[in-house]
Amino acid sequence: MTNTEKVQDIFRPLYKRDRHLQAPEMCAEILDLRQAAQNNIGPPGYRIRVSRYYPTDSAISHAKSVFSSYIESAPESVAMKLQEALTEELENHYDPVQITVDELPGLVLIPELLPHAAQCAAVAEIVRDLVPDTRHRNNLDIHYSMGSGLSLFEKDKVLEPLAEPIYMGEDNKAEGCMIDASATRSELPASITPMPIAMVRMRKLRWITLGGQYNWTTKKYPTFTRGAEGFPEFPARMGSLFSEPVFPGLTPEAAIINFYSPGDTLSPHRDVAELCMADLVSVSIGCEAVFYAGMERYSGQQQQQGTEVLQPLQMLLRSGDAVVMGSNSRHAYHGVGKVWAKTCPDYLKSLDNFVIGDDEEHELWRRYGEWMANKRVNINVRQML
Ligand SMILES: O=C(O)CCC(=O)C(=O)O
Ligand SMILES: [Fe+2]
Repeated sequence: MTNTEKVQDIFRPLYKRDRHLQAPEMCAEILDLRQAAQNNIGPPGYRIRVSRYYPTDSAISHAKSVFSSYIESAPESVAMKLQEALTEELENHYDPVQITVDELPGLVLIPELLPHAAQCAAVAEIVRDLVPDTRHRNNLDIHYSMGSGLSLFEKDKVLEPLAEPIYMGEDNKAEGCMIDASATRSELPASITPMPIAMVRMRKLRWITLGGQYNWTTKKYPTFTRGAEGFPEFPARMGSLFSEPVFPGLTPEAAIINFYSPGDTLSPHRDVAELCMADLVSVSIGCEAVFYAGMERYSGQQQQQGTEVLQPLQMLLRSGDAVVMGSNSRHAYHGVGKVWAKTCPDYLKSLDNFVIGDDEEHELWRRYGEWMANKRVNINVRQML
């Protein structure tokens, strides 16, 4: 049996179990980060440790000012109320903890890292600025014309197929993609027909790429030359959330923003296309999901490549939670088994509560909230060089 088959065998029962799991709380093997942060207890077979995430008070106040500047540059119609919400949230309490797991060295789980108001602003940045920017590729643009940019909330819009699909390179079946992640992520129909924007918004848009344009077909970056066409600068505003002091030691150069609807999964894989071993950082916004992470047996000194893959740790990720995969777990196998409908927090579902302005703006933010009610958005950031 190859290593890939072994890994597949280990993950498959988890996907199967969770597909029908009504609520994550019903499974004792799924680590609830918020509960664990309180009681220091991991799932059976794992030893967890809980400590403060930010090392100093000055790091916390620096992080608070990063969130505040991030919101300052949110759209004018919401900036003021979001800033008020942020101030209240941070004044009350902001001192996140980190959870580490003895069996998965290098994995750091940080429940509630991203404040609610920053999550709201991030959703807006994604739908208003990042998705429509044609420098950022998405899973549909090899088959559909993006025109002057994908505008998810434009009424009555229809995406037209391209005359010729864009050639994306041979699939080299890179190691680490067991069930082809690119296929499950794009879910394109066999024949390409015009697609109403509502369908794109509700289900079909699965990812966009920022900065270095990771190619899901070849499982490679097209270039490692900064500033080249396939490696534009990382969007500065989003980048501020993924740098010091929130994520020390990371220079954001590439990201995949994944969009999940209930029923979507992400097959187990390893992210190994980057040239450096800097942390991979992942922040989730919206509905709850179960995330699996497993790695080869850790001997205490070195990961033994090609040896036994341990039973993956299974954890519940909620809106605002972050996962850092660094050092020994940087190349761990991981995947998403289930996204639970109706688990999106209220502050995201009612984004229009933050609007000061005319009816049109209210209506637009109401629709963003309605969209989030059934979405999980995962921002997955990497350093390439
Ligand atoms: O959605 C997630 O939590 C993980 C996404 C992921 O692993 C990836 O984009 O490579
Ligand atoms: Fe990944």
